[in-house]
Amino acid sequence: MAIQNKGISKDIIFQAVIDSFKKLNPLVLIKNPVMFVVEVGTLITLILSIKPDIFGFSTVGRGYNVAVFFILLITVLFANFAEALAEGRGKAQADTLRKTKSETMAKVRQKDGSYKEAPSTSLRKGDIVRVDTGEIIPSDGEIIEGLASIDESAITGESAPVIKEAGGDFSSVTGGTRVVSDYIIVKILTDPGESFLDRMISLVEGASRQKTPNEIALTTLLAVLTLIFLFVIMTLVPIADYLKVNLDVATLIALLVCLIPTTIGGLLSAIGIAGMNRVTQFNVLAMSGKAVEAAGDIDTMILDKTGTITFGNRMASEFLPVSNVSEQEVTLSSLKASVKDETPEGRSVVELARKLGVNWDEKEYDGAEIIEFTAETRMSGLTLNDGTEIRKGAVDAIKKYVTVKGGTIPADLDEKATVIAKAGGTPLAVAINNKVYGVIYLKDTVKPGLKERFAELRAMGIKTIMCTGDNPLTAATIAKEAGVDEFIAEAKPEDKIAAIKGEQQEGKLVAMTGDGTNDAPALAQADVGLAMNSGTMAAKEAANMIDLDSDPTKLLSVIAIGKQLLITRGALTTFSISNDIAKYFAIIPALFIAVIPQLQSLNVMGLASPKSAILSALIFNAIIIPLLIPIAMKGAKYKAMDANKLLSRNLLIYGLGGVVVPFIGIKIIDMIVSALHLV
Ligand SMILES: Nc1ncnc2c1ncn2[C@@H]1O[C@H](COP(=O)(O)OP(=O)(O)OP(=O)(O)O)[C@@H](O)[C@H]1O
Ligand SMILES: [K+]
Ligand SMILES: [Mg+2]
Repeated sequence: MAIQNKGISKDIIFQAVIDSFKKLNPLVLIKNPVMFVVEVGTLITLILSIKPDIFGFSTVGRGYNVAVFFILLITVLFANFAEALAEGRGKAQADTLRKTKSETMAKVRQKDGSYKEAPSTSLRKGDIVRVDTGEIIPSDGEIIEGLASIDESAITGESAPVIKEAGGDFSSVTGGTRVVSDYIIVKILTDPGESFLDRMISLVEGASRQKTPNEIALTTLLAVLTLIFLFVIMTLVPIADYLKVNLDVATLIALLVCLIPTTIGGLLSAIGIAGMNRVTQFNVLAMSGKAVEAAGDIDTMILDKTGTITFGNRMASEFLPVSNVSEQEVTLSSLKASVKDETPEGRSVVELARKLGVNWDEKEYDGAEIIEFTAETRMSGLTLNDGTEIRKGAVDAIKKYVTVKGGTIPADLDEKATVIAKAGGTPLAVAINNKVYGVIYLKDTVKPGLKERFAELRAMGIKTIMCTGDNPLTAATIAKEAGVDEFIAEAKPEDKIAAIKGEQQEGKLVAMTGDGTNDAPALAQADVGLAMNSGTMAAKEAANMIDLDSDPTKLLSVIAIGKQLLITRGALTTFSISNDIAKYFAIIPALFIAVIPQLQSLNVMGLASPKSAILSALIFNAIIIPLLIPIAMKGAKYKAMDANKLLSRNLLIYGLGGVVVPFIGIKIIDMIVSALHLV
């Protein structure tokens, strides 16, 4: 697939090494307070390496200072490398996308209706272009005329062409994709540099990456911890003086670096970037890390029916007459109600009537007032010059309409509509003036595999609600077939928002998936709004995630990634802090044992010498960062299970591991260091 990548290449690693040095720039590093402190320590030990007695006394000698300096430098470089590596994957993805962004010529409609060639980069919002078979769509827009199959593999990686057409929820086209049959007239909806592809590139590249509120909170906490440890280290100075133990500046710095949370400080941003990358690998574009994190905490998921749970190409499959209306009459009235209806539903009615052999004269309807479909009225049709009103729409909407006009509702209307609705179809009633002629059977299919995935969501404790403009009976049938927990029928756009707000007011985090323009406000209101790439521009702009494969259950994968991101960050923070506490117990006894023999009972590690203890702890502190990069990048193991169980399991693994691992690690390093007579 287009934006997926094959893991980490040699090029990415090489570039990351270079970037690790570039990131030594203090102006860059200051954003990471923990690592910035390590860098300051690195500079001081560099000075000490050159002039060991600059602070008045030195008992340790140049070699020790140089050793501390190098280990500290490597510590910062390791942390920089983790971040650069995570960024490198995104940059590689962005490069792949950039190749798609070729400059093309566009045929732009002029004032006189003719078309003139112009470079795609000169296109502005509102321009009208014509794209023929084999040509690349020059920029993002909406089809205003025509129907074409389009190869979107440049963006989605999916090679099967998709049908896009004017009027419905499948009218948006993306610059960089190719028309493979027919032609379309497109109204351009973006200005240069703001296209979907542009946004996609800057997203995967991380150019617009901002720290999430969670990350900011954790960074602040780590900075506070760093300050506290700085204070702790300073209080050691008078204690050491009193005990007549010499604590060199290099030793104090080494101690400080061992105690401050360098592990999580070094890996924090890599964890966030890698989480975003993982989402992209599922062919989902997340506009912010915040959205990915929110996905990890979702309680309720609201889905639109048509085009999200179902494929959404609702096609007329039958015309059913009511009372004593003939088949011919219902077919003709359905046709009349649809000749000017540009929605896919409307066109499918015309198509079916044509198949049934009805001929009509387009001129008959010239000058008629077109009543366009809206989600509010749930009707469409025509008002002819002689005042004849032809309408089709949701059964209850037509019933109301006819009743107001003094008509009577045929006794068998409900029965006919019920049969369709019970089969999961959408019944559209047809009326001319105050007489109902029959119902149109719109067929739609539920996407396969939904039931299993919704069951998984249920196991995670997430409630699914289907929200549709369709009637309650159709909604109930589809809800049952798809396996959602609840459904809301006859929902207007504002009802979808109300449903989301209702859940949010109960303190729940809500995700919404949708594809239509009428879903846009709800997508914006939701904490996580996932738009189908097949959907309209409005939906895609309002959402904070876009699924390039237009699969609503993709949210499940995003939720898993979000949870995994939160868990990984929590696990490595736990590990980092318990690690530091363990180091404290490794070093302090070693330092003071000569003057306080009682500390012998605490000196469980029996390290060779104070110097070797310090250096070993410092080396361990550095190499634990690259050792944990794989977990930071891939994410901690995650299984769908109860949140509390997961938490206690992780605390056990990473908390206990964080205490035990440094004892073993430092002891081994100490044995090597002293065996080699390095100090
Ligand atoms: N072209 C049309 N002409 C007349 N009525 C229509 C037309 N298209 C849909 N309807 C009726 O209006 C109702 C609401 O349509 P709307 O598009 O708002 O919701 P939906 O697509 O059915 O549901 P969802 O919100 O799940 O996508 C439909 O259920 C149908 O009864
Ligand atoms: K540390
Ligand atoms: Mg819809």
